[in-house]
Amino acid sequence: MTDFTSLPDLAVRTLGGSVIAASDESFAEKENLLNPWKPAFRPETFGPKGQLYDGWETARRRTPGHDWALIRLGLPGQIHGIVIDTAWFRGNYPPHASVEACFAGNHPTANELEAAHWVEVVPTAPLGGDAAHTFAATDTTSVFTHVRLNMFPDGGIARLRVHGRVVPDPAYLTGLTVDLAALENGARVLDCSDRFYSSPDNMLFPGQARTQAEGWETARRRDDGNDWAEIALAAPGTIELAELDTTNLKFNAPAEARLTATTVDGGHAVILPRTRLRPDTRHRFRLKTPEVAKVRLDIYPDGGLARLRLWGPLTPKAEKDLTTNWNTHTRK
Ligand SMILES: NC(=O)NC(NC(N)=O)C(=O)[O-]
Repeated sequence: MTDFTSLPDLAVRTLGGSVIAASDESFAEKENLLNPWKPAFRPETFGPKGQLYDGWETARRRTPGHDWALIRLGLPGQIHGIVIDTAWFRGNYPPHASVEACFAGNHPTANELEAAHWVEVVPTAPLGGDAAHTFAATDTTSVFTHVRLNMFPDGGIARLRVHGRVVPDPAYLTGLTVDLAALENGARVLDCSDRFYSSPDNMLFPGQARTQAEGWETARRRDDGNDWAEIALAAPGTIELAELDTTNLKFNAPAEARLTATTVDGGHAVILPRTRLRPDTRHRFRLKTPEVAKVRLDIYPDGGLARLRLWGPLTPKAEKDLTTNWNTHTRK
């Protein structure tokens, strides 16, 4: 089984995920489920409602039934696996949980989602306390927009991670100039030299990096090599503007960077020659490229980047392929 946890978390708050409803959140807020950071805990920190938890925690049920939370994914996509993390919930974790998923367009309300076609992607499974449980999804081809986390009967879950591949809605890409390297458009990191401090996926996140941790940062190199990352574009396109952003990298920005493209016919072309970079700076370069499918970013010698943006239109064939893929895998 491939390690699905290296795929982006489609539900994380920083990609736009939202917990839109829950049966109960008496002890701790449902929104905590999607926090991007590792669950934190301070023992003996009691508020007016009990011990404070960095997770979702319901009351002890005194009636039949079970608790649930409804989550809108930040990005539509194919779910490869799910992590249900009961970190710090030791005497109050739910003994069982399951996850369902559905596809729904037009920004539905929680009530409207009841009528959607729900598919069980993680059948009911036992949970332990204070542990991250990983489950391969039972449907990895359908595109989903929402998930429902069920816990039986009640208790606390710190995090829900929904790892998968982004499948973009072509309506927001075709005929437009788009960021071909944006995760939200379906771009992804294929490989990299180093992810010591943070993942290169971070370079492809929306918006600006608020801190160094929200970008890609590598360890200090002690050899003659250089760090690199290889990115599959959202779909093949021609790149007209590249943005290499070193914001927040003040004493660890790379000295130089280069971009090499893999073209749609498998050739290679340097599209940005080795170019000087400055710390804490958004650099922009106008480019003229052939039809590109993948890009390799080399940074010299190490450091990282806050963001990488590659703006341009899709090729006519990519527009058609994206539309076919979307229509094949979405259930209207
Ligand atoms: N000490 C606890 O954690 N108790 C409980 N939960 C909170 N948040 O206080 C409980 O009853 O499940």
